[in-house]
Amino acid sequence: MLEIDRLDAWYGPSHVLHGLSLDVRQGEILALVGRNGAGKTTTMKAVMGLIPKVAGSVRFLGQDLLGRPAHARFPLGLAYVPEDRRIVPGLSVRENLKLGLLRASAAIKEGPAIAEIAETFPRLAERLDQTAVTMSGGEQQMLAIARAMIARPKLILLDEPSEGIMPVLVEEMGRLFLALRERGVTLLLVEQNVEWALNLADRAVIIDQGAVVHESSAAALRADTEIQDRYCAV
Ligand SMILES: Nc1ncnc2c1ncn2[C@@H]1O[C@H](COP(=O)(O)OP(=O)(O)OP(=O)(O)O)[C@@H](O)[C@H]1O
Repeated sequence: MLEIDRLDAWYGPSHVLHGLSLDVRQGEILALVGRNGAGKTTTMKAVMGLIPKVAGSVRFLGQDLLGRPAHARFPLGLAYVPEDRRIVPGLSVRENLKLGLLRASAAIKEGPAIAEIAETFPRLAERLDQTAVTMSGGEQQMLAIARAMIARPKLILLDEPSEGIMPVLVEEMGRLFLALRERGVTLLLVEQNVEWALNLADRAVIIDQGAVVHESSAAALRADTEIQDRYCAV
């Protein structure tokens, strides 16, 4: 579904991805793990068109992405939930959700998108008119995920969604991700919480120093504590 082939990326003179190749398959949850600074966020940003200097190939559903500006990638069915969430603090929950509809098709915009998303996220349904800044970090993360989902993407890239969130919400988020997969949505999940991610994921890829060093089923990596210690220990 998403094919990343020999991807290189730079921040100015600093060369941070080195020929990185990985595939995300339709309908799976793929966990992307590795130490701080390994290149996980950069990989997601490169897919979304947020790194100015890249080389290699990234294809989504057979279409070339690197030749398109960032704004032309979302309508292909991609969504991105960045680590800092990008919630607009002064807007209400409803207004933040509407931002997710800006790039949606006319059919979705005119349909009951907010009501539908509220059904999936009861915590948000209770707070639609509350200002986003008054919500907990976990609730804001849920809002960021809901906003990404509202345009019904086929693939969602999630950057450390469990970070700094209380355990009860992390569990709720895990159930949500499995339900999304049931609905046919594909997820690329970058996580520092390796144990949680491997319990949810179908497959796992480890990145180290800007390249893929391990690829297996999530279950195989869960059982391989030596590789986990070598590449994922903080
Ligand atoms: N804006 C930037 N300018 C220069 N270097 C950067 C920038 N952002 C990241 N880097 C560097 O690029 C490398 C990869 O960083 P990246 O954020 O992709 O790693 P990561 O695996 O997502 O780690 P983390 O879990 O810390 O976010 C690191 O060496 C980092 O210092």
